Amino acid sequence: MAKVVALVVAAGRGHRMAGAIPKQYRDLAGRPVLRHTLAALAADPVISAVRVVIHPDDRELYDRAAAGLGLLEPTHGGATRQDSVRLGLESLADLSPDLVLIHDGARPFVDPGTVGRVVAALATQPGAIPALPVVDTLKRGQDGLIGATVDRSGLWRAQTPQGFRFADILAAHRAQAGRELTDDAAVAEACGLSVALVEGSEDNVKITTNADLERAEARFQGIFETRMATGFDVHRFAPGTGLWLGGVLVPHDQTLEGHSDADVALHALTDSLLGTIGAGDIGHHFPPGDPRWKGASSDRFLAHAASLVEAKGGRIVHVDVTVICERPKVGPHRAAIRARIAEILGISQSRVSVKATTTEGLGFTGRREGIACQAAATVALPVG
Ligand SMILES: Nc1ccn([C@@H]2O[C@H](COP(=O)(O)OP(=O)(O)OP(=O)(O)O)[C@@H](O)[C@H]2O)c(=O)n1
Ligand SMILES: C[C@](O)(CO)[C@H](O)COP(=O)(O)O
Repeated sequence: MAKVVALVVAAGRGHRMAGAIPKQYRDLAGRPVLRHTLAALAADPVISAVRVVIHPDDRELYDRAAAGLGLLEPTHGGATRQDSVRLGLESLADLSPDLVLIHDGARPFVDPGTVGRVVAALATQPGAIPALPVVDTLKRGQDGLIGATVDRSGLWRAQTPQGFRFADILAAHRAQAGRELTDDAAVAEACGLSVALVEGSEDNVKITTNADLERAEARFQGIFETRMATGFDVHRFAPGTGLWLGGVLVPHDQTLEGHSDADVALHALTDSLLGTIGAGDIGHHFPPGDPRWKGASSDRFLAHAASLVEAKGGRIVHVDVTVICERPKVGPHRAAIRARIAEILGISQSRVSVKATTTEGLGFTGRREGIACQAAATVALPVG
């Protein structure tokens, strides 16, 4: 399968939308615009890695927007979009992707269908872009009057992600450096590469003005529904000197054995989040037989489930974890576990609850054979 990397340009200053911070970091439904973009791409199964091109002044804003998504280290952009793309492509040369999808950080509604159509077209063409046909009648203005009516037949509105065979577009950007071309298809065209037009999406708008941001915000208003789901997991004790619980290494005279690092709390929580979007369970996404997950930190499973919720435009409202065991005592670690879960999910600690109970000596937890955990997650998801 082709190795597909997404390159997201987010180094612009957003001059057409004056504000205290650049538009890609402005708030959209409780999160930075860029967070929506990155969460959608990071969750897309076709894409193996995401690199973002940022302005050197924006590092802190970026770190907050990208937290927990497992992206490549960002790189610095240049004075124009074209410069930023070229610098981003240069930074990917060591990774040698087969295909690169170049996307505007300011297009937060990118969807898997559009990504899939672009990638599919690259099987037969060196370049492909999503676009929509122009439907309005076009006028050329002259001194406030109509100078001419422009024939709209064959005219398209270009969107991103724009996909290319990596070596071709890197060479094209090097050759066209210093010109002022507004998209990567124009860079490719200037080098004689053919670029396919595939169907874009009316929702895949670029946030350019304050009005665009208001319209984007309106899409989120009043169209949410609340979903709640539970998760449950058990792991047995084995000889050892400590165990992972809620992303925290807890000293104990035994360990837990099982899938990955056997973090029973993060596994139950991951399943509860997956349940809110009907996305199966942890074993479906990370099969226990796959050697990649042997001993793996469960942080990544939880982060993945959260990114799937985000990719659907969802927000985690609250999570609640109940650890069931006689020992170890959870109380001394409760604050650290709560903080770690909040960090992995990118939500405030006030939205995370961690509780513990014994079973009064009854059953397998009472006999100290293992730990059970149940979790509940509540998310707000766009309707439809
Ligand atoms: N020097 C630049 C200019 C633009 N971009 C990125 O390219 C995308 C599309 O550009 P545009 O919408 O024009 O963004 P800005 O340049 O920030 O906006 P403006 O033209 O209003 O200043 C944005 O995600 C933007 O951050 C970039 O990475 N580097
Ligand atoms: C790449 C782009 O999003 C395609 O529509 C566009 O060209 C970005 O630049 P603009 O200056 O905001 O038009």
